[in-house]
Amino acid sequence: MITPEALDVSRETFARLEAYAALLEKWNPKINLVSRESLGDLWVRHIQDSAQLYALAPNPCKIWADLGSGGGFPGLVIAIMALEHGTPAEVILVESDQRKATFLRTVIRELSLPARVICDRIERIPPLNADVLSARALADLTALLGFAAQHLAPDGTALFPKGVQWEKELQAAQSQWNFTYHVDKSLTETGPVILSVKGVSRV
Ligand SMILES: C[S@@+](CC[C@H](N)C(=O)[O-])C[C@H]1O[C@@H](n2cnc3c(N)ncnc32)[C@H](O)[C@@H]1O
Repeated sequence: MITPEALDVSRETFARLEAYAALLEKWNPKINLVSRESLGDLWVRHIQDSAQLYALAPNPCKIWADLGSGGGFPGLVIAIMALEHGTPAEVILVESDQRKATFLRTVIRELSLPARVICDRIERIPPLNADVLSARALADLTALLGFAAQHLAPDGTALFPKGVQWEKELQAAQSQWNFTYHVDKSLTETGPVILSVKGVSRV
């Protein structure tokens, strides 16, 4: 079992993460928020994997938008950490699936999190002008940069966890988008990385 120290969070934040995990385990059989096989490793595969993004974001920041939040990774984990630190001021979770959006709203309400849900498609909503944009397991980098061009503030940072094929995705994306990037190795797995991206514009 993972500890508050391993996640670098207080006992209060850890207790909120436990409450979130309990809700997720309760809802998962009905709406498949995470795969059944990864549920056994929820704390490392999903919670710690999401929590590591927090330290890579500019601090303080106002709006953090998480696209395709699903069961709340990383958006709800970030909102739980924001409750303790006061930053980001607001997390916006964009999720087009009604049942998942209902789950996200339930966790937000039960834990009084500084977050809200937009239940719609990313492509259809007005620009979010986010200081930080995250998207985990949503699309390839070329598509994600299109979302960043739409929803990131001019000086904002996008954080994209990527698997072992990240260099190939980067090469493909560079033929369509201009951007600067920084690579951090994932703390939870060997091979995957987190790309921090800024200054996205069309080639
Ligand atoms: C593979 S899941 C990943 C969920 C979560 N980010 C995670 O890492 O566990 C992708 C989620 O994005 C949502 N999604 C996919 N395309 C979307 C779009 N265009 N607009 C809004 N949500 C979308 C899906 O409904 C799904 O819940």
